[in-house]
Amino acid sequence: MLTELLTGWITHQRWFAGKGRPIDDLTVESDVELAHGLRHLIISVCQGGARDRYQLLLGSGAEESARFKPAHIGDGYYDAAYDADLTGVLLQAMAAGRDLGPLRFRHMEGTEIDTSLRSLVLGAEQSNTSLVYGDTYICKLFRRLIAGVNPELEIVTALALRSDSHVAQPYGWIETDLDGEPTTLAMTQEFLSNANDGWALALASVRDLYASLNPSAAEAGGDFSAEACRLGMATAQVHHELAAAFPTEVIEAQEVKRMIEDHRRRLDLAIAEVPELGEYAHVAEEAYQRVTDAAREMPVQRVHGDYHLGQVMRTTGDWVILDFEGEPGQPIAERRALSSPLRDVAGMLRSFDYAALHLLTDHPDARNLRPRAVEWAELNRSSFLAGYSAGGGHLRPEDAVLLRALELAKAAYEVVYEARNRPTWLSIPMTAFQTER
Ligand SMILES: Nc1ncnc2c1ncn2[C@@H]1O[C@H](COP(=O)(O)OP(=O)(O)O)[C@@H](O)[C@H]1O
Ligand SMILES: O=P(O)(O)O[C@H]1O[C@H](CO)[C@@H](O[C@H]2O[C@H](CO)[C@@H](O)[C@H](O)[C@H]2O)[C@H](O)[C@H]1O
Repeated sequence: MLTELLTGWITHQRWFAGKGRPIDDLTVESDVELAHGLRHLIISVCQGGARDRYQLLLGSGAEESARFKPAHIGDGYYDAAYDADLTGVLLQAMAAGRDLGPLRFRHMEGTEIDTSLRSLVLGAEQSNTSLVYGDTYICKLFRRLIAGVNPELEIVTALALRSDSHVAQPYGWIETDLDGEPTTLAMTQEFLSNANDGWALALASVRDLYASLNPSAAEAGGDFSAEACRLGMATAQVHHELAAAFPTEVIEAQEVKRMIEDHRRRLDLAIAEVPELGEYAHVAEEAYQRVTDAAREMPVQRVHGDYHLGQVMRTTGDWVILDFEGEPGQPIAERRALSSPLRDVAGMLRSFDYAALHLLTDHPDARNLRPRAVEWAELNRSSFLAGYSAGGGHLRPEDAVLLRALELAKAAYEVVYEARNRPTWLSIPMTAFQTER
């Protein structure tokens, strides 16, 4: 039976958020035929009283299923995101503005979509699945569905309308109604075919640095600081545009204290899930307390919400920022809530630590390389901050306390993320609690 096959299959998918917990029930909530041999499913998964929804393009046919082995679900069914003979239907339906059952396919006013292009699934490790059409479009299928308009669509559309050069041009989207709310299922954007992602560039720089430590190396490599500075400037400019496109507020000190209480609650939840974090709870607690003690008014606005080096791409012109959907899995209202832009700054600072440390997790010479890795992180963190200020970002000396607290809050989130998805990386965010700053 299809639901049984899906129950076995889904637990192995990178984007499945309920790993490690048994599935009590899986039902198909919506089943729409998009083309011959291609169905769009919304499945509902119950685990311990909580229900999550996911979407799937379901292909069928014994021959095709055999052809798409990695996407094999069983019994002639397969994940048709991998079948370029079928995925053209998505572009065609968006271009035509079609309604197929409860699914609405739409394109941005004034844009033309080339429907002749064939797709490939992007190989990156992701929370979602992205189809790249030719070298022109990328269509991101949001896997775990949360009722509401995805902030990614909302923000990219608003910034593109303001001609912000730091976002990729949006082309179209797919939506349906979930719990009575229009809900984004997918979004198609310009594919930046000549760009490199920030994570890859940063890692290349760290690798160069390690190579240059070898006495036979010809030159000292590893300088990423000019790029980190430019990224800081681009970040400040995007924050400026977000503040112009969406409402902003200044919250009272009392509200700042409530925000810190919320971080305390999240820290407790993180410790419940990853008990070894408990040993360092006092480090976060002290940082949180310092914010509470010095609480003052704080400007808030729409932000990126899950900002890191994997979310930025360097084109020949400048940095472009991707994936404004916030932390995957949080309710939409929370992801749309106004926050301090320093949350994004803190996210990127964490990412420099990640880039510096990740190659050391299984490096035979880790002990000797660690001090240089730390230097690399410090240099790029300060260059990013300098660029952020130079680009007009608001960063005052007294913000250091808030920034430190937000970094540790992000690190607590990462501890849970790594424990669930990449346990061998767990030591990276744990290091944040062991580093004096
Ligand atoms: N518009 C784009 N052009 C080129 N590559 C992209 C684009 N959008 C995403 N990517 C690539 O896909 C990766 C993951 O994209 P992202 O939007 O962050 O998805 P997820 O939410 O699943 O992490 C990025 O790191 C980048 O390499
Ligand atoms: O899938 P998303 O990109 O929306 O974000 C999730 O996955 C990220 C990892 O892919 C995770 O980011 C963490 O690892 C990155 C390196 O892979 C590092 O650059 C980030 O600083 C670190 O937070 C992100 O937290 C998670 O939400």
